[in-house]
Amino acid sequence: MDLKKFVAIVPDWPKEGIKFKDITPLMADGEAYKYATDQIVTYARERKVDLIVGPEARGFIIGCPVAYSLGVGFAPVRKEGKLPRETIKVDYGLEYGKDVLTIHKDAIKPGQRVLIVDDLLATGGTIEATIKLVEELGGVVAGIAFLIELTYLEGRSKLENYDIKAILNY
Ligand SMILES: O=P(O)(O)OC[C@H]1O[C@H](OP(=O)(O)OP(=O)(O)O)[C@H](O)[C@@H]1O
Ligand SMILES: Nc1ncnc2[nH]cnc12
Repeated sequence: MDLKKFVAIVPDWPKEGIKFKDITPLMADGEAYKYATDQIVTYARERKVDLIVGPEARGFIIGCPVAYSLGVGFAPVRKEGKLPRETIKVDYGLEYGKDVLTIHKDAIKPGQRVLIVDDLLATGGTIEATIKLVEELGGVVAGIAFLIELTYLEGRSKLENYDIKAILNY
């Protein structure tokens, strides 16, 4: 299936110069959404993962159906002030801004094999921050999966020591 048909490219959003990849048409098509999810599920099985971790908000959209399909848990990484119990946090920058990401302190058991899932790899700032949170809690990053990789931003160069799967390249 040609999944690129279901990704809308929006110029100059949210800032001038950004070519925003909008995945909502893909989410709206049941067959395309399932096809994309199933490819990440296959990768997750190969990597023998115990837990899915995904950053807010689009990491939930891609990661939660993967967790459901595998029958493993999902731990949310959220922007500061959203998680109600004790958290650890990290500052980070992304293609069009900067922010703080947090995770509950008890979200990961030491030694758990974690698959980090997000919709898109751009500069890699979000995923680098997510890796820091997972590893600080003693999780083992068994793999990282994206629906989309923007290869022209070279985010992958920040992730040299990790196993990466991307379904679509731009
Ligand atoms: O590789 P990077 O340069 O870090 O950019 C990628 C991140 O940017 C987007 O999230 P955003 O923070 O816009 O949040 P959202 O999912 O809530 O829209 C996207 O969903 C990735 O998480
Ligand atoms: N170009 C882009 N399109 C969609 N989401 C993004 N997150 C960071 N850069 C992005």
